[in-house]
Amino acid sequence: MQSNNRDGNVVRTMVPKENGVFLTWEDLWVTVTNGKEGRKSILEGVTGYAQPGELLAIMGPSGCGKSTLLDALAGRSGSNTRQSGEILINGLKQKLGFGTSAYVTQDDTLMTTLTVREAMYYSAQLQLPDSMSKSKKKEIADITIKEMGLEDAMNTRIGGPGAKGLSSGQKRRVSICIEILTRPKLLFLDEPTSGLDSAASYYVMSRIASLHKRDGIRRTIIASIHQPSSEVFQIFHNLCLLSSGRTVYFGPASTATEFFTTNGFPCPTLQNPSDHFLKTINKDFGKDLEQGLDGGIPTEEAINSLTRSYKSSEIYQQVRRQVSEICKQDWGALEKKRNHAGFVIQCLVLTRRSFVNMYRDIGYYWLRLAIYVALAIGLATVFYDVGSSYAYASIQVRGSLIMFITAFLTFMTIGGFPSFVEDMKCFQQKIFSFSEISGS
Ligand SMILES: Nc1ncnc2c1ncn2[C@@H]1O[C@H](COP(=O)(O)OP(=O)(O)OP(=O)(O)O)[C@@H](O)[C@H]1O
Repeated sequence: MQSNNRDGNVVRTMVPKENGVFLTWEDLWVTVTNGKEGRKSILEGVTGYAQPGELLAIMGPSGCGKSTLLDALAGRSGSNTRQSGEILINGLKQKLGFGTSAYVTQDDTLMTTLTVREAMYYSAQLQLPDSMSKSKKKEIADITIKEMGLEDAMNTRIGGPGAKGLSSGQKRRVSICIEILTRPKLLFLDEPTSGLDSAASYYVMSRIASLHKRDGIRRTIIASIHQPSSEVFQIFHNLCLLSSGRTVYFGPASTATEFFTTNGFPCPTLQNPSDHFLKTINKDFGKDLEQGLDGGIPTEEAINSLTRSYKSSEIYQQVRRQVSEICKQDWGALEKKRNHAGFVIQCLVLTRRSFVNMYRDIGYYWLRLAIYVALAIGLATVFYDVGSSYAYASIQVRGSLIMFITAFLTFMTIGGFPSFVEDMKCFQQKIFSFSEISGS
């Protein structure tokens, strides 16, 4: 199997059959319904691959289709999207079982009342098999927390609106920790460094890229990323540069600068290459950029020229060869579905987690309890001494009391909806982790 070393040279590496997931996509189109205008293309025939032991970065201006590409590859596309093209896992249309892949979404869906340690322990109990001892699960959770540099924040509550807790960068890291608990072989990360400062971004990305040193798994990592520092950029093996859903460049990250230089867009000395790439292909900011940067050619023209050059380049041919070579190989059967906690354990853990959440949420639990107590006192005062006879008036008053309590309790349940909506977000995020992704 061929891969690119840090100097961009093609080298042959032997990948053990049972260790690794190759993902290839060929001529992938994604369209969405766009109101009266019909359908709008978000991805226009992109081709590429991701292989074990390598980190593929998907970069491009905001709205260019990075998340859409990640979603399509991970089998998470929305119901209003349609896709065509071929996505294969190890050269086949097949399913990846639970625990083999993980997806870290752009938005952190975490329970705000839990501490980092608790969030990790609950996730470990849900995601790791029942056959594993509790202490082992805790050990894995602790190691993962340390790997992401969250040791000092272990006992800090995650926090949310109105309850300050972790910083947004720390929350990102907790989300990553939760997803890598099962040691997946295929890892999708949607903007893992958003909200992180440049040093934290570097540490997080380098830790993600070097996870295999700790667990020996040659992991396939695909990350969409906005604006990496030059140090973070060095960590990438391959780069997929998109603009308006078209591929501007796909190939070794180390030769992207050369590609831009050859096509008339040299990276200025001392400038971060990723800044240069994004500046060259960003056409979001109207007329100023339409005139081109520094009086150069208009951005639209620059993008068209780069996409044309890429399609006719040797790099593109190399990518196509690599994709067909991966598809031709016999990679053997993929690992079967890994075990996670059984139904009963899941119910118990989720119930406990929900109780902790309610107990710590003043609005959800304590405030409602206070209202119920106040109401009980109020009702007791109003309906005091309704009489103990079987008189019509006495029965009627009891009926009114029962009606009032039933109606009031029914309306009070509406107070639980905000919490239910939060739980639904966690549920939708988790449903992917517990489902299988398939090359389609
Ligand atoms: N399900 C959808 N329905 C309608 N439009 C969509 C849908 N999904 C994506 N889009 C549109 O497709 C374009 C690309 O979206 P996408 O989220 O992939 O961009 P992105 O590169 O990840 O952006 P950012 O970096 O800002 O997150 C955007 O214009 C977005 O509005």
